[in-house]
Amino acid sequence: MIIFGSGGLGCPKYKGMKYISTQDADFKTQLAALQAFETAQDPQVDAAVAAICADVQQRGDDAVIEYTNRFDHTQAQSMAELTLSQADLVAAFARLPKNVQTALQTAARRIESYHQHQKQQSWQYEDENGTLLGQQITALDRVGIYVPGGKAAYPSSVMMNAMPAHVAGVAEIVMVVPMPYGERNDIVLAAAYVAGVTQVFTIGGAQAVAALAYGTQSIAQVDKITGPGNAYVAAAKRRVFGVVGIDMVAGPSEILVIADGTTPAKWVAMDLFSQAEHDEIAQAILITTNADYASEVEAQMQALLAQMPRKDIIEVSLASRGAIIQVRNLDEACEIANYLAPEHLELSVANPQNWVPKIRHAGAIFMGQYTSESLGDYCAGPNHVLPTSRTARFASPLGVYDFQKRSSLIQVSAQGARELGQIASILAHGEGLTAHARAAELRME
Ligand SMILES: NC(=O)c1ccc[n+]([C@@H]2O[C@H](COP(=O)([O-])OP(=O)(O)OC[C@H]3O[C@@H](n4cnc5c(N)ncnc54)[C@H](O)[C@@H]3O)[C@@H](O)[C@H]2O)c1
Ligand SMILES: N[C@H](CO)Cc1c[nH]c[nH+]1
Ligand SMILES: [Zn+2]
Repeated sequence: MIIFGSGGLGCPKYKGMKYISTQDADFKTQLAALQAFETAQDPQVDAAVAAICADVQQRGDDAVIEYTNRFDHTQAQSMAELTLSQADLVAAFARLPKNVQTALQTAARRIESYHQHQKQQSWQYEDENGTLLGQQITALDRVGIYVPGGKAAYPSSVMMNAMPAHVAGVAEIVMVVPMPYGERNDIVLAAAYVAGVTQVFTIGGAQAVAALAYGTQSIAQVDKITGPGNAYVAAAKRRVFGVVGIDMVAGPSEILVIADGTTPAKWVAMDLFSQAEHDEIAQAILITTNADYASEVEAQMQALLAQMPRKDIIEVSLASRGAIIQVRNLDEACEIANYLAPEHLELSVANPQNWVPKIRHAGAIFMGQYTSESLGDYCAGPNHVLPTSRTARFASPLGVYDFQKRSSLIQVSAQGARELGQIASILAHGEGLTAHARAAELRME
């Protein structure tokens, strides 16, 4: 329900949609408050997840089946009912209309060719004493990809997780995806076929993450788990890290649009909706230099909301976590973007290339008025699994490098053994580690 109020921009506003300005005395406090959300590292979620993980570790399949029936409203009696074959994936693809098949294949091709650029290569060099040094790149053997499925189905997330693994050369890609009420989603399964997924289990939440991490009677343990999910999935990934690798702990979707008023307001309004519609706790923020434009965007949001099938989710998201930030100039906008380190940043401005060098922290940067974030979600090519909740300060998009490892290579020559031996011997004696020193000295004789 939209409630009109008198906002800082002098236009009708959704109740609760925050309007803040860099000229407000408490601007920094208000900005920091935008980051808080209730389910982030919620101790109750953590406790529930701890119990589920321990139970799956102990009882394996039986626990997975019980939690799946409880949380996904299924009536499975065995893991076989929650396991799909390659034939199921092929059949799902075959059932799709031709235009959907082509869209999946075209998106997969674009995602694959983008990710080919990320492949790390092994390298070696010889130093001045003839010692060979280098780094060998290998792919992970077996990975688990989590595809969310609670509130919506995400074929695009199947491809964004599986394609980089495939490009890296991972031999086994195991997908888990909850299918509430046992309803199989053909596009999700077809995407798994197109992206070369090896095995699919229709399970989700903490029980799926635990099953991949610890292994069960039916699911072999994986080496790493990637992919986004809700608070239960995030807490489970945090918990199993160390037993297996993880890509990141993803929070709810976010979009930050910096607009100078040159992009049609309706386009920006829909871009804000596009992330708000993911989740009630998703976050959409508009930063603008232009107060009249902000009013236009809000007017568009009010006009468009009623037509949106997910309007209830959008409305809660905008009211609870959305904001419009008025800035004095685009430099100020970039500073705020760097502080917020958003998952998605749209530079919806006249000359985006001029502003990109000022952005240090963002998962993905969408430049110019034609680049809606949603194109990046599906088919532009870059990955849509991105750091959220300000983690773009230190983290990067999911990529081929997440599915590759590095091993150092060292082959010391006889001359190298003499030269390096001396240094190592001195340092090893300094540490009181005599065997280390002797191992080096023996090769100097
Ligand atoms: N970052 C990305 O690339 C990306 C892509 C797609 C979706 N997302 C985000 O992923 C999230 C998906 O969440 P979702 O809920 O739709 O699907 P999900 O698959 O992450 O979660 C569904 C599972 O949560 C578990 N669960 C639900 N309630 C529970 C409870 N009370 N106790 C224990 N377990 C419970 C169930 O096991 C269920 O199978 C959204 O926040 C969405 O914005 C992110
Ligand atoms: N925007 C999401 C990541 O935050 C990814 C996605 C999948 N489908 C649509 N969107
Ligand atoms: Zn999206």
